Amino acid sequence: MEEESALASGAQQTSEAVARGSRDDTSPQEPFYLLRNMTSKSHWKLLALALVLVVVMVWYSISREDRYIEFFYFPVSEKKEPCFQGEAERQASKIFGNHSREQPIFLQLKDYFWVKTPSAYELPFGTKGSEDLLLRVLAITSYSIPESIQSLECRRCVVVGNGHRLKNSSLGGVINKYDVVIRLNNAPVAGYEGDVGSKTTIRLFYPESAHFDPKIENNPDTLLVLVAFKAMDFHWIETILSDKKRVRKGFWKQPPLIWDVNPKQIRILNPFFMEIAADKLLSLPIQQPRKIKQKPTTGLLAITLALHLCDLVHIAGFGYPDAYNKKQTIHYYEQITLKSMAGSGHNVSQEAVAIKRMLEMGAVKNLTYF
Ligand SMILES: CC(=O)N[C@H]1[C@H]([C@H](O)[C@H](O)CO)O[C@](OP(=O)(O)OC[C@H]2O[C@@H](n3ccc(N)nc3=O)[C@H](O)[C@@H]2O)(C(=O)O)C[C@@H]1O
Ligand SMILES: CC(=O)N[C@@H]1[C@@H](O)[C@H](O[C@@H]2O[C@H](CO)[C@H](O)[C@H](O)[C@H]2O)[C@@H](CO)O[C@H]1O
Repeated sequence: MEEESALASGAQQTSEAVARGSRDDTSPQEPFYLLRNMTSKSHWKLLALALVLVVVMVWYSISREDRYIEFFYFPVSEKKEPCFQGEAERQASKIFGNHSREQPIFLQLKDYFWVKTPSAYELPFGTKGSEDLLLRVLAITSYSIPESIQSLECRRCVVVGNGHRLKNSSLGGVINKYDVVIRLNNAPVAGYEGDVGSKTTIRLFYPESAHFDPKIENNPDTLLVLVAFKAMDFHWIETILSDKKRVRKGFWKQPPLIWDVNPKQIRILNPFFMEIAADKLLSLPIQQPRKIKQKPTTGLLAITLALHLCDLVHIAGFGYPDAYNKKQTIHYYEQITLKSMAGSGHNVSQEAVAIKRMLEMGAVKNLTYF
């Protein structure tokens, strides 16, 4: 009896299985069940993976867009970074060679007064041929590194580029904590303090980029460092400081005619730094035919200078949009695009490679993204 009922129930199960099998083929008895189940599971896994990948890619590309950067901004720690004396010097020697630190940062009168220090190159890579004009400027300006920098045990410096990446960065507080804040050209601080800070220890400029009010955009003790590209640049600063007759010709943009600054705060950058930035960072030819005038940007020059003046070098606000990005504004303070730089003699993609290299080797650290 028991046997009979067992058989009957077995038969019933089999017939149910057959019936189920005819309705759908996912029966555990179906030979491809396991394989199919696995394939459909891995399908889902693959789909989920692809979805995650797409989300990450979209997130990444949006976060790189300057206009969305504020939504993706992760605040930088306001704690002071540990500073190791001689660290930048060690890094600089790897890039620029062992002896570049022996060069004076600013040009000195004594090197041009009795003896004309010979220079192999003309401006902007040397002083050859511009000595007389230079001498007159050195006679009324200064060359010393301020005691406030000189006396530091370890010099923490930040080079603030003029890039749009600073907009809505809230880096102002972080930037103000460095011992030396280096700014460039007419980059404003007034009205942008939250993003770029308000401290300016050094500002690099040339006549055409001197359109800023030194009293508003600088601190009372800011050093104004002239980067000379041509002999006329020396002439301009002399006329401004000694209130001589201004010259209007010879500039690619009219420089200011009145500039209220104390001559003792003016320094003349040693063109050696322009030479090594061009040669060691960009492999540019130093002696170029008249028509080809390639040169580093003032920002790259400032990083080179910082690696020779400081112990720790951080950068912020560096990086241009991609060449095809014709609408992206390049500055944090005005609406102009890459187009404005056509004819400037800069190769911004080559500079990006040089900056990446310095970031990778740890010579500099970036506070914004690159
Ligand atoms: C029209 C023109 O000649 N523009 C030049 C301007 C212009 O002369 C001044 O702003 C005038 O006040 O100056 C330059 O540069 P500019 O004054 O724009 O910027 C200073 C430095 O910041 C870095 N930067 C800027 C914008 C950006 N999106 N990414 C960056 O990395 C660069 O390192 C840059 O050097 C210059 O001097 O180098 C280079 C620019 O080519
Ligand atoms: C020969 C000459 O004056 N060339 C000018 C360039 O120096 C100048 O580039 C500008 O020259 C500056 C020095 O004066 C800086 O290097 C700046 O980064 C760079 O953009 C461009 C600007 O559009 O105009 C040419 O006529």
